[in-house]
Amino acid sequence: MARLALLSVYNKTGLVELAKSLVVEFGFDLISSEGTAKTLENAGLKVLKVSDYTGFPEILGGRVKTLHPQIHGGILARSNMEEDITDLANHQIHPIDLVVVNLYPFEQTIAKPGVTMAEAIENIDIGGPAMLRAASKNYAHVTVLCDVEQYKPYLEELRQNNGHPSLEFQRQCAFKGFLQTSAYDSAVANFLRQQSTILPHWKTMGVYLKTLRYGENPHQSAAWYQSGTYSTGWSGATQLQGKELSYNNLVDLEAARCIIAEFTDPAVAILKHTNPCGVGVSNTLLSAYCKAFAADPISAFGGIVALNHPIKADVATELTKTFLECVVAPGCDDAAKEIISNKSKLRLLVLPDFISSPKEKVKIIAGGFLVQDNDNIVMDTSKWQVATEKKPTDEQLVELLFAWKVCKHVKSNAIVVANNRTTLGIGVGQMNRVGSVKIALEQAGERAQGGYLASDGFFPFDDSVRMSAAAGIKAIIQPGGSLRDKDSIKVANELNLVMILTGVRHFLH
Ligand SMILES: NC(=O)c1ncn([C@@H]2O[C@H](COP(=O)(O)O)[C@@H](O)[C@H]2O)c1NC=O
Repeated sequence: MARLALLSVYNKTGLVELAKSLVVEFGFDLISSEGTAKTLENAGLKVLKVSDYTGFPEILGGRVKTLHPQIHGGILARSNMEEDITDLANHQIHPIDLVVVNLYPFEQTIAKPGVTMAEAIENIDIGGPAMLRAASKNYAHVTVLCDVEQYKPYLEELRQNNGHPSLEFQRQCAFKGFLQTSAYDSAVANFLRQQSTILPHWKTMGVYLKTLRYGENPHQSAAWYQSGTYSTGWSGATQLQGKELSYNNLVDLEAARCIIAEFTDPAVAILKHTNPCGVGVSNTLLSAYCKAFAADPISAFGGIVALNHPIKADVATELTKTFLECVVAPGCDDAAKEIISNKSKLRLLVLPDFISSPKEKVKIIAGGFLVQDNDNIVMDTSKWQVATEKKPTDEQLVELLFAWKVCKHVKSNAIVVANNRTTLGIGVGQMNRVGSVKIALEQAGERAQGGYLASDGFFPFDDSVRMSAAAGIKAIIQPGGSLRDKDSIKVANELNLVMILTGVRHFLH
């Protein structure tokens, strides 16, 4: 037998062309599982069936095809080790030079509407990954191709190296082999996990999606991984125009998405460095955008804008009046697309499902990672307590809910000053709460008069309440839970404020 190539592929694209070159140009013999052999035979190629070689038929409806020592011995043997060569000879095993495998389409199968569990299970490839792993492990002696895209570069490599690929080429193929099997198993594990209610915090980290130009800074490399098993969230978004998305764009877009997902009325959030600089909710999307922009026009320059309703011409015209990095909405009509196309660098995305949030959040620490539930708690206003003698009106409750929802998405310590469902001042990420209060009130200025203030955590002292009242704030919403709550409530009563305690904290780091 000449050099042996084992071909066992679900996706038969490019198979015949590859096999012809292997035989004609490089003198390979071919060995294949049933379906693959049939395709090759139909193209007039001579091929040995795995079952004829091993003397063992495919069984269990294809669950066992290539899982045989004669196959795996041939893949795993080290051609430079005498003991391995002797073992092969003793058991009539021929070494295999090339393994070409692509796997059952598990992800495409589970993405099909109405797919049954049985169908999903039968599409978990077992023999294919076993061969990919074996060949990748033995890359010093075997080349492994797991993707149709590798066929041409492989043939080119053979042509340039007298029919033998370089070790570096084989190593790269092995890397791709293990990348493929780990991604495949991640998809299976995540799918099974989704079917289970008892595995809350076990998660595989995801499937590689694409390499990004760089990370948070140009010297940091970065890549995008998909954590769902199919196109959910941002991997289901369509970029209609503009420059390539960066790491920071994606981080900001996600932060913006979380804010607008809080609202059903037309809502717009403008983000900078993962914090909102302007959020507006209104009866029309145009008015919501104008409110969000007017909240802090200086910071809005170069911002990331998320809108929770489809963009039409009126909003598109406003959007193009300033420099923005990215715009995302659940839709964008043709007239709006036309208008925005004048700003050719602006990244415009359509994200059909901007509501679904991940169930968990992951943070990497040295030597491991932490997983927590996402802050997806349903806001239950019936559990809010009015702590002050002065009670809120219905209108004030609407305003307080707006400020509270935005505050949830501002980095702690977070303070939001708002009115007319528009942010007016946002205090972000200060190491003491009163520092954030000061920033938010200063930014709001005169606009704080008659306004509302939300705090993501409790007030440890009454100073924030005094400052709020002095700036003209009429009502405060905060979690409560401090040992000195009574001090804050007493001052709120003295200064004729409304204060609501939500009983829920929304730290964000
Ligand atoms: N069970 C096995 O021994 C086995 N060996 C190879 N396969 C897969 O069967 C497919 C090729 O089958 P066929 O040549 O019969 O079309 C490939 O996707 C390959 O990954 C197997 N199928 C599933 O596990």
